[in-house]
Amino acid sequence: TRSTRPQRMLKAVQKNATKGNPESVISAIDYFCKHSEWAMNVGDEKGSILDSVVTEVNPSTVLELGTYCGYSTVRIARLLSPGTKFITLEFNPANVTVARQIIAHAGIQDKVTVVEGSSGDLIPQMKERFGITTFDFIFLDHWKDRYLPDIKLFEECGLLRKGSVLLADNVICPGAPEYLEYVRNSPRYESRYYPAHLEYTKVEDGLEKSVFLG
Ligand SMILES: O=C(NCCCCc1cc2ccncc2s1)c1cc(-c2ccc(F)cc2)cc(O)c1O
Ligand SMILES: [Mg+2]
Repeated sequence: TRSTRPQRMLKAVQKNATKGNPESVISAIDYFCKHSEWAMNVGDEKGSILDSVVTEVNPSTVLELGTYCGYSTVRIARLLSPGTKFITLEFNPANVTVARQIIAHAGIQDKVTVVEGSSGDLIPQMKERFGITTFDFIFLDHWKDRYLPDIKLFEECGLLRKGSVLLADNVICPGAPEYLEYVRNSPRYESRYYPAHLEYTKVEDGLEKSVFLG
């Protein structure tokens, strides 16, 4: 039967990227998406903004919602200090399988735990299953209508501390209007918008960085 786009992306990584070299995996995926098939990775333009925020925060605990094929997982993991606890959630089991292989090709499999499941179910389990008390950095890149309910879930579960940084992809395209309204109007967050474009296109998009004030 016909392969899937994530499977074709994995093949391109295995063919064109150097094993153990995260930068070459990132470049191989960007090349595939620019020259072969568009895919919903955060991409190189927004990826550079992600890099700068991760570097600035230098987190000890990280959560990514929406692994997809592991592109942003590799971008984040390659910047983390040894001993950082990094968890990424993906609901689609086929994507989990591809992501684990792309992460392994990059050689950063020991830096991250890929967990299959949905955020609504897994966020309340972070403490008991992974021994995490609070997250220093959270990257939201999953269902856009889950951004708002999940940030409220983080608050309810006590998973944010004064200074926790949340970075949300796609706040313009496909868009997360209710989430934007919440973080920009809540006195509990200091929010800033980073304008960019939808990955591999000229369509307007951007990232929203929100710092929890406690
Ligand atoms: O849907 C997007 N991303 C989420 C996929 C949903 C995967 C999930 C992971 C997970 C983990 C835990 N709990 C629940 C979930 S649900 C997405 C879509 C576009 C796009 C933009 C323009 C288009 F024309 C067509 C697509 C661009 C992007 O950068 C995206 O991130
Ligand atoms: Mg995205």
